[in-house]
Amino acid sequence: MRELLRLWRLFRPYRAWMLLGTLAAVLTLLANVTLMAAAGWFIAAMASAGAAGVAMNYFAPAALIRGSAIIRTAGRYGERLVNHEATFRLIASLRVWFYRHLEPLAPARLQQYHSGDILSRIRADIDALDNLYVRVLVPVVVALLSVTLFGVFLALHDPALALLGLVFLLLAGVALPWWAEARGRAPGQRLAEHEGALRTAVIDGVQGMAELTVYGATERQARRIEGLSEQLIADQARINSDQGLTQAAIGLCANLNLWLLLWLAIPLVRAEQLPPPDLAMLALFTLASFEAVAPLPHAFQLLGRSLAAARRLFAIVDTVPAIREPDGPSPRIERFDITFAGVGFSYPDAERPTLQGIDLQVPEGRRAAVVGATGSGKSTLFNLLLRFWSTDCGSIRVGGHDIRDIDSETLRRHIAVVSQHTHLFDATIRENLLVARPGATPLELEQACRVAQIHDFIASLPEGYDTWVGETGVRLSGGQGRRIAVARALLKDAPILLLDEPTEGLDAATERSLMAALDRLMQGRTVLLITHRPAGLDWVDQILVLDQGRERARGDASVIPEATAAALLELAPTRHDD
Ligand SMILES: Nc1ncnc2c1ncn2[C@@H]1O[C@H](COP(=O)(O)OP(=O)(O)OP(=O)(O)O)[C@@H](O)[C@H]1O
Repeated sequence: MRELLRLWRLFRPYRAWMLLGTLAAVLTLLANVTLMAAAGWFIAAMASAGAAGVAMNYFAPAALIRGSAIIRTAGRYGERLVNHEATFRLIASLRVWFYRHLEPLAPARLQQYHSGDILSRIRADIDALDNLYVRVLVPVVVALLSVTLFGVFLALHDPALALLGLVFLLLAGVALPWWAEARGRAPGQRLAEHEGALRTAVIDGVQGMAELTVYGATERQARRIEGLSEQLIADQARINSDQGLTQAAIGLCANLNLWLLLWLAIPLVRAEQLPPPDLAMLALFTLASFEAVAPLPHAFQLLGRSLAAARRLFAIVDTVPAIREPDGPSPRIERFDITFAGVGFSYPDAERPTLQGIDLQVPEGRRAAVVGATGSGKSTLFNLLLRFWSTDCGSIRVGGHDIRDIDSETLRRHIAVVSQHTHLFDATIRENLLVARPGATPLELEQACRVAQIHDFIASLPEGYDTWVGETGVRLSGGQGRRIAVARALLKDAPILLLDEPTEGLDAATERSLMAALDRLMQGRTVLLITHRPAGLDWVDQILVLDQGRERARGDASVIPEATAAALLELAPTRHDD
């Protein structure tokens, strides 16, 4: 119920559309029932007038029939138009709403979710919420309004007939949906879970196809996907068979109601308490009125699924971000020196602190390197500086301001990153570059790419800057991707530059030429370089050596020359015993 209220609040901007769509649906249904009832009455009245050889006015009923037919057609068209418009607007705004809540959670709070799971929530769960409007709320409101009107109409003819109609409508509109919902709840929940698991398995399988092929594991992955598909199909089949059963049961209710109505009404006709044409009218009216409750079993089934989807979405939306944005306005950053003072941090569930008592000062425009063995906490320092995570103790200052007082968007505007894992979007080279500066001119892109030493390569491609790079940039080599990252950083032109093992995995020649490009990029910026290789250490002013999250040694490039740093790195895995 809480979820329903929260959703209702989210639907607020679309309530006028919803009201209009619901009114159109009620009008269509009433026009259809009127059409059936009037047609029944008209045919019977014409037949009895013909048999009795008397004249009758057929203009009024014919006009009513034609009018109802027109309203029914126009109403159905209008209802679809309005409800689809409302649905698309609703889905679009729900996706934006969800994405807005997702963004501050990245990356810290999202690491517990698989990307397939998040995708599933953005797509299937939000679609399930749109079901809530078109297939749950509208049919329920339409049924409530029309069943009340039908009851009043029948009562005007005969209270017993009204009672009979209401009993069967309630049976078909409440008892059957309730039964269908209770039966469909467990398979419905499993269906949503299996859909998420299947999507995750398929994404994993496609992304890891090369590894699966190399290790001969494709068959196993295919069997896993097949198993999940079979479970999905089994639950879907059960839900579908229940839907078939309930629709058949509604048909049975309508026909039983019709038989009992005839059983009650024929004596009334015989006793001349009910005109004969009214009997035909009531019979067809009764059959048609069940159209109001026919969508309800499905609506009740979808209600459970929509609420489960809402719960899953709210679980993410309600997650508290790992960092808290400052309450007041951000201070202006006018200097770009960086200070880490007594920084300590642990990832959730980490067995030991990831960083402990880290001190580091990088004056504006100077360069520092953080070196250390794998897992010693180097990238974590960047994650903290970028405010992806928040320090547990100590502080990080930029330009003298504690970064906790700077809102993260402002802070990140001043920082450019080149890392070993540059994400390239499934778009053109140009679009991938424009991520860093959306307003950049073609000349600015070219200049950045020249400095990054990638322009000649791009120019040699048939489509140049409009070449599609493929998903995650598969159509570029590691070195080319890294150069695009350098070009992006140049375009961003931020005063602080973070380099996270930018030459990792490249051959010596590519490493040398990339380092030359990086040297141009580093000019005049405050630079923090992470590496566990000697390359680039001679370009920095100071080196901090980390060992299992603690400072192992420090000094400037002259105090810790390349050879010493390399030797320290070999020592790095040893434990601190203090
Ligand atoms: N997002 C995370 N959640 C939990 N633990 C993490 C996370 N990122 C890193 N760790 C752990 O924190 C420790 C430090 O990781 P970090 O990535 O900072 O090391 P690193 O020195 O940069 O290593 P590498 O040179 O391999 O990149 C490691 O033990 C790692 O397993």
